[in-house]
Amino acid sequence: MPERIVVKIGSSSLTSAEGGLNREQVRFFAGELAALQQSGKQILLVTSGAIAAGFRRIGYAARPKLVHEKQAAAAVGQALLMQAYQEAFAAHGIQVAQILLTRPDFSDRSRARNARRTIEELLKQRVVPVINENDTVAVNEIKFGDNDSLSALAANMVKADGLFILTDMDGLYTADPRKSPEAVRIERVDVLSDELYRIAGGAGTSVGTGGMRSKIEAARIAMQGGVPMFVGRVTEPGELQQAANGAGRGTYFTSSLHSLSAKKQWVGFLSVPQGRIVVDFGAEEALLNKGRSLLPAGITSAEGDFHPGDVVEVVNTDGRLLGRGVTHYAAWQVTAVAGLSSEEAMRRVEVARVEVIHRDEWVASTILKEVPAHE
Ligand SMILES: Nc1ncnc2c1ncn2[C@@H]1O[C@H](COP(=O)(O)OP(=O)(O)O)[C@@H](O)[C@H]1O
Ligand SMILES: N[C@@H](CCC(=O)OP(=O)(O)O)C(=O)O
Repeated sequence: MPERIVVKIGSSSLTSAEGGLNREQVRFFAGELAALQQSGKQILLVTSGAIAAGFRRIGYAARPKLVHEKQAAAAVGQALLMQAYQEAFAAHGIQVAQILLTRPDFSDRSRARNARRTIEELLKQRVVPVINENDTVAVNEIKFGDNDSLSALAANMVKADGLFILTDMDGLYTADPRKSPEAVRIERVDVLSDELYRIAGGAGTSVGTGGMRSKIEAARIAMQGGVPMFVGRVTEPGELQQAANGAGRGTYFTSSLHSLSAKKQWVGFLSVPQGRIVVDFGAEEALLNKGRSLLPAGITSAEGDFHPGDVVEVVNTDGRLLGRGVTHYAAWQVTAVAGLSSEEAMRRVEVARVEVIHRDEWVASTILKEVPAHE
């Protein structure tokens, strides 16, 4: 099997604050990716830059702030972006394909399977899939908001061997170097500590969106999927190859040894919870510290209208999120058995198994850890 690499290029590397694509940069990155492909690797590109490329063309003076204006700018800019990539890759004899995705394309299993099959076929034909968020339909909760998470989800979906996030900064520093010149680069990250979340700041320029914080969030997704990640800067010919060989200008995030199963990845990161189950302290202990399944006895109440097979959030009586899991009971069944012994519960409702959430289909909130809101 050839090595499979996902490369994400941020707006800050492709465009300027005044708007418009930097075609020289597009040509440079196409050259770097072509070299990787020629060395025998399979390449997927996740690119930002549609909004930044398009906003001037439709008469906005600066990058728009309103969602519908961003969407309009992206619709114009995406065509420009693809045209630029098509030309730039054609110079190396490489065909590109446009793939626009939103979060439901990962959370809905059949859509995800279709996307994966299309991508597999493209790679087989040595076409480079060029992925961006489908900005026209991505609003509010379905919006990725930044392409860093999108690239990590895509890398997990295709079981990539590495994710390379290219940006305007040569890695993660101990503080945002734009504000703290004394900051030093962190060469390697094995564990995503709270400290890392604290030091990673927002976007550095008016065209970038997520900053390092969204790159840490991407690292969390990639590491849990077992995909090692690099964040850094590539400006010289051959530098991407160097980064792929482990000697790039940036920060390497190793993949966790105990990566989550495909099922748990779906539960933890891709699914959309349909309701909540409130549990008592005993159940909290059982789920978080003893690796047990959730039984009816520990349940206090259910919220929402969920069905067997749906993913639900589990919270304690103070409302703290404990994790997510696949429920084997409908909401009304959970309500009917809350607080009962397993024997009594099985007498009251007809369910396939006594566990309300089985431990193999449970992901604790320590893994789900929310990233603080963007600045
Ligand atoms: N701890 C940090 N280390 C490095 N860069 C940081 C840090 N905190 C915030 N940043 C900012 O993150 C920016 C890169 O993210 P962003 O602007 O979103 O770029 P992109 O468009 O490539 O996604 C850098 O320009 C930098 O100013
Ligand atoms: N889909 C948007 C993505 C914007 C975005 O995430 O930008 P970045 O922080 O540069 O990766 C676009 O193409 O403009």
